[in-house]
Amino acid sequence: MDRKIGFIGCGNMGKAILGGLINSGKVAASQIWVYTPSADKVTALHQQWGINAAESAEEVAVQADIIFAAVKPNIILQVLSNINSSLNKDAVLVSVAAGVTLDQLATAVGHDRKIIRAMPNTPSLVNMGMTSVTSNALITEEDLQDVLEIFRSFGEAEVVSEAMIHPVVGVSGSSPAYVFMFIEAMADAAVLGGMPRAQAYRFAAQAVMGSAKMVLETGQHPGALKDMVCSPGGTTIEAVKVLEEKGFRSAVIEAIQQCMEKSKALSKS
Ligand SMILES: NC(=O)C1=CN([C@@H]2O[C@H](COP(=O)(O)OP(=O)(O)OC[C@H]3O[C@@H](n4cnc5c(N)ncnc54)[C@H](OP(=O)(O)O)[C@@H]3O)[C@@H](O)[C@H]2O)C=CC1
Ligand SMILES: O=C(O)[C@@H]1CCC=N1
Repeated sequence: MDRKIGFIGCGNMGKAILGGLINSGKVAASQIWVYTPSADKVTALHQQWGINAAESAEEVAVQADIIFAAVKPNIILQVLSNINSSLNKDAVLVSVAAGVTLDQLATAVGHDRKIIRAMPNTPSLVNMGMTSVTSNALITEEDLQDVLEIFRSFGEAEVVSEAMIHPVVGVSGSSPAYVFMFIEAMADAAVLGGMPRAQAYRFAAQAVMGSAKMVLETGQHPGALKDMVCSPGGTTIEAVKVLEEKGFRSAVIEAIQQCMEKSKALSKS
């Protein structure tokens, strides 16, 4: 891709996208500009990846054709209104901020701007990201394909309507946190059973990854895949019984419902 890429804010999520993008080889580091307020962090990113260290958000706006705004939701509108006058006419602005709507973004940066609202997740860092993409009316097919290509260079990406972003946050943007908790808990149990901790993480994580791959690749219902593991009178069904007794599935559903409510509440504030 020959478009120049910018990052304003490059913390957990920005780094995941930046690392995924550079590792994919789709964009050379010399084509990327990054700004965060801590100069030492930009320098560290420059040393690690060879990207251009920008001295201000305005510099990123001037240089880049596609700009990722990866700052916290509570400051994004201010950050964008500050760079408004520095942006190129055709610049594509990609916000990853949870709960900040296309309309709010346009109010900050101008209703004549090309804007994409995306919801990625941190597994982007290891080329296994899942991202939703929602465009405003000014985004062309070429812009959309370029942004999809960027997100697909380190995982999967799908176009969704803006209303669908709340479930996306619940099931994908935030969900690595719950999956890590699940892996940690499984490993704790293995440690309880006598397994060394590092080995327990390897077994737990590989089991989660393999199970996810089975869902994606076999096309079978997760319940049917679960049934394949449960031998009659065997070990697995004992575990399944306890998980049902403890409300495992309803705990997950309620947690994600709460997450979606927060996403909706953020959009209103
Ligand atoms: N973490 C996740 O899994 C996901 C996060 N998101 C969204 O990504 C966004 C960023 O989250 P996350 O990466 O976790 O947050 P972090 O706190 O890790 O990163 C925030 C970044 O913003 C920078 N920053 C702070 N103030 C400014 C400013 N005034 N101008 C420019 N940059 C600034 C910080 O720089 P410095 O360190 O120098 O202060 C840092 O690089 C949020 O809007 C969140 O909703 C979306 C999907 C998943
Ligand atoms: O917790 C958050 O608000 C962000 C959005 C999705 C993942 N992390």
